[in-house]
Amino acid sequence: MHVFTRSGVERTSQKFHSTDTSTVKKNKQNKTATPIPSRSHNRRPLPPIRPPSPALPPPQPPLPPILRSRLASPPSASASLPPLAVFRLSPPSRPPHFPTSTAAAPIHHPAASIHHSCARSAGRASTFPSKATRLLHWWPPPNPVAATSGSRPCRQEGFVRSLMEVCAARAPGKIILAGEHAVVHGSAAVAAAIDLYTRCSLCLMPLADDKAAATLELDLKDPGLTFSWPCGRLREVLLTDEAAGAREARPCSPDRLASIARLLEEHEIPEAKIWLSAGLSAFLFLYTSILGCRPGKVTVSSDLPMGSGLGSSAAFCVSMSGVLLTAAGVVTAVGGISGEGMGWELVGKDDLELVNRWAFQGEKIIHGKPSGIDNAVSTFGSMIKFKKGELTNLKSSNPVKMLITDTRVGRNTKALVAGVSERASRHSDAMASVFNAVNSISEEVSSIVELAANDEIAITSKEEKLAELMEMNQGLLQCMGVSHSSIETVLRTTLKFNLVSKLTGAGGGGCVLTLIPTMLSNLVLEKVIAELESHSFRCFKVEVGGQGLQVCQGGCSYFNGDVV
Ligand SMILES: Nc1ncnc2c1ncn2[C@@H]1O[C@H](COP(=O)(O)OP(=O)(O)O)[C@@H](O)[C@H]1O
Ligand SMILES: C[C@@](O)(CCOP(=O)(O)O)CC(=O)O
Repeated sequence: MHVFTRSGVERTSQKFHSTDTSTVKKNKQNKTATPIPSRSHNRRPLPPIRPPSPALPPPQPPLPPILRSRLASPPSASASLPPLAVFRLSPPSRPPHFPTSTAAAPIHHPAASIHHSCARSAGRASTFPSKATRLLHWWPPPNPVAATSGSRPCRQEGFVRSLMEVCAARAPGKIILAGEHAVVHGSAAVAAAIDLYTRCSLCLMPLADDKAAATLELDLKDPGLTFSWPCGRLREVLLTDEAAGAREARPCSPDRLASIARLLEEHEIPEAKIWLSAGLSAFLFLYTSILGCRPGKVTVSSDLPMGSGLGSSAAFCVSMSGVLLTAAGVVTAVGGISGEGMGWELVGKDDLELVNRWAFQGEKIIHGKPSGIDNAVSTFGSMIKFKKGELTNLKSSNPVKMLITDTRVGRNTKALVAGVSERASRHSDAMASVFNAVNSISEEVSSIVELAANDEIAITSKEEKLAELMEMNQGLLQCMGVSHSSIETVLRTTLKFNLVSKLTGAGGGGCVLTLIPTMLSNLVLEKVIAELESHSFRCFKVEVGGQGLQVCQGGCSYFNGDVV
């Protein structure tokens, strides 16, 4: 067992500003729920589940291509062996996947611009020159320090080569086995990284002679939107030019958040995509805090469904912090990942701690009051126990198979977390007991996953204990008011096959985990998946417990589209 030190987790909550409209919108789903059948015959049915209180369900974006390939039953596939989530504590062997670029139609605004694109359609002509053209165009580098720094980015803090510079980072999503929500209130939780990633690439532009023409551009491949801000406008509104030092992660002050909100208001984000504004605020905060208002282009693409409980916001903040800190020269790669051969490199522990602290500041903008577990597991990878900011690395001795079902019901983590806190303030004693019970469950789960089971009987007994704990945790999540009729449908469906499920992440829709016993036949599993999919849910596989943040410093020639 390996223990990391406290990872940049502050427990102060932060007031969110007006650009996140999640609080002004009502959950129109009005889903009603029915009690789930009991596993044991003489157990009383559970009480009906209320739909989660103030969650804003963002429209579900199209399924990322990598997930399409992980679907248990791809649309055209015949009944083949259904893939599962498998806890495997080795780095995933699958090469990174990069979605294709998109076509864009700009909408102009005097100060800022936004381009809408049809995500995942083919073939946008890149606005960036090829590597060869860039070298011709910008060589020799105008800065003498850059000229002597070789082909690698300069490693001096606070200094970024003025040559057009490219680097990239990727960070994984996560599942939570036990303890979501309660972890925000100080209980332990157990989570593991999954091999679905968010990738950020950064192309730093030369500091143009014509400062008026310099822009900061953000290309979000998943929603299919490109945003751009003139650097002059950023300086004017944020009253800053230089980054104030990337080595210390600072919180976003209410004044700065209000300034960022003004910058976003100039964009007229489409109503249907307004849920993006929290991520945009986090981006502007992280970029301008770490690199100042210098011109650049950031491209983000992700395998993760957004707002489904798989930690897309944390993966966004971790990969963003990773790429910005790498460009700032304060985070350095320490070596390649065996077997991958794609240029992704690992990052040392101290650098990871710094990335984690910055990412946590970004998460606070998106979530309001995150526990820090999502950014921690996305940064450090593996399977972890997390309690009050302290992270313990868990070594899973046997593979544990989980089926992930995405209910495709969109929801908003910030609203759900706030709803649980409100319930906790209304019923403080009762909720303290709930959180305490979840803490015991997480502690027990973390011990059980580390137990070595050497024969079928021991494996079955271990899995039964895990299943029982998951079932108890789900019951307590229902007490917190974060289940949903779609989640209850998954529970009912899997229970028919004597399988146990629990929601993962914030709940209110999103994803559900189902424990698949080692001895379960593939035939039964196929039936479970078929029945889940008959409700229009998506079932897919992931590998669990892999690497956290990885970076690529310069020469990211494989990075699709804009950065070659
Ligand atoms: N790839 C991405 N591109 C743009 N924004 C993203 C991306 N991934 C996450 N986000 C931001 O994070 C939000 C989702 O966070 P959240 O509601 O916590 O769900 P999740 O469970 O997926 O973390 C989105 O609304 C968006 O603001
Ligand atoms: C509900 C919570 O425990 C996990 C949220 O996960 P997600 O954003 O739904 O992936 C919140 C937190 O720990 O910050």
